[in-house]
Amino acid sequence: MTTYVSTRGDAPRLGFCDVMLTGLARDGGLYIPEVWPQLTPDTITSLFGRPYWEVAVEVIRPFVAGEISDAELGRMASDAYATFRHPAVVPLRQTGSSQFVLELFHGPTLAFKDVAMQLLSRLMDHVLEKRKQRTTIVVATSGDTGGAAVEAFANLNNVDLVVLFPHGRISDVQRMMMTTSGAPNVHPLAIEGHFDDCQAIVKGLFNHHKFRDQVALSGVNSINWARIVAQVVYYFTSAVALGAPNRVVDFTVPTGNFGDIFAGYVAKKMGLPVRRLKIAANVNDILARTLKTGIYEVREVHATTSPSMDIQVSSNFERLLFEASGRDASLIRSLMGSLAQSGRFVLPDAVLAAVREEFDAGRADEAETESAIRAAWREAGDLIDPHTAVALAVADRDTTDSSVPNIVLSTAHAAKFPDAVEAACGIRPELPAWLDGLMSKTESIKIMPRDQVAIERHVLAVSRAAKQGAAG
Ligand SMILES: Cc1ncc(COP(=O)(O)O)c(C=O)c1O
Ligand SMILES: N[C@@H](CCOP(=O)(O)O)C(=O)O
Repeated sequence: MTTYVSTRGDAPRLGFCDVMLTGLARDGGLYIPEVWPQLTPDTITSLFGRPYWEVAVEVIRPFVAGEISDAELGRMASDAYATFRHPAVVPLRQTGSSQFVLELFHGPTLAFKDVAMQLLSRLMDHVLEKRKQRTTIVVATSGDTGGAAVEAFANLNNVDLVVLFPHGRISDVQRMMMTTSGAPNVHPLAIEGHFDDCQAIVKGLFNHHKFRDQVALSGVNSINWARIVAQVVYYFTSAVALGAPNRVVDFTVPTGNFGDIFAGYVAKKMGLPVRRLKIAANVNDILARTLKTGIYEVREVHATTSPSMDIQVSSNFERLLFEASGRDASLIRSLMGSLAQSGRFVLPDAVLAAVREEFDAGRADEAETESAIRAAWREAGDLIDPHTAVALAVADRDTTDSSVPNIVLSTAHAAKFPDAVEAACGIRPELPAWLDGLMSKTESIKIMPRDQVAIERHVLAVSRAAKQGAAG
């Protein structure tokens, strides 16, 4: 059995299904596999040309380690990716002599989060149903995770979903996707704060053990290992399409909470020949600063046109530090203690060197982001979203070596951010036809302070009402 350990070294070892339902480890850390599963070059070669869901089964199977049968995993993956509007699920387009764009936004909520969330909801529902359990999910979002979670978990019998998003700091389309489902088990809360406040509250809820047990708390942020693992799949499909395992590739990833790019690191650990993983940040550039100086220091969050990356405390960086430190849980406890106390920590030299061995980092400011949107439209007739634009701006700056293909992850559809796209290139992207009517639906929304106690009370009330409803 593949077992999972916490980055803070003081939580029970768990198997896949328990890790998926547990969310944050009980010691405040993040779960990670004890050993990295390997895919042989022959297995990687065999992924070429296969349907996306089949590749998903091959990549995810070793992490599940028999806890869910291949047949069940295959059925869930096939159903999950049937919700995507592109036959390739995540098509790869060539945009330059050695540049490729991986379109991850053809799912129901037009962002890469659908890739993992559509599968995760099926996996969680399957396990909850088998165990005859119900759970309360509290998710923090800077705009996209929340919408994907609402779409994936709405109306499921065994789940209540509470979504915390930063009030007034997301796009209208993102908000409407979270507030108009009408599903009785979905509870969107607009928090008077920014994403980091929402994420801190979610982690605070997990760290309040009595509360987490009372409501059977689960998480579907990238805290949840199953989210990361489902995101590993497209690193394989895209690299294999370009010749892996016989050809090495780079990836440039628009980065906020570090989940997506960490999935690329996992793919590399599993045997995919990845040369560099390039972090692309907006002006909330804590990771770019950390790679440059070795000092991880939280600063004020700036609102940008790429709001989903308006993040300072980059949750999954903890997983990377665990790896880069040779899995030194006591070092991680000390760094995270320092972060909680003073908003900063200094990376030991060896850890910084290990991070730099795999990752590069760059940032694009608002003018560069706008200019990348304009250039994509004028030069190629492509409407790109601001998050993708951040990644392209960073990728285009690095022209040192064009011998290795660079795959730039395109994480959202332009129509999720129509104001920013129109301001940059004069064209207002239209929502796809299947979302006609979204913007005129009735919203249900509650505004709340960034107060963990108040949120706990609210979640408890949600959970009690749901239990009573289920019993009656
Ligand atoms: C559109 C978009 N791009 C990029 C990111 C950054 O991804 P990650 O938080 O996994 O680094 C996000 C948020 O997660 C997003 O919603
Ligand atoms: N950008 C995300 C932030 C949460 O990230 P997650 O990967 O941890 O869920 C969002 O759009 O909500």
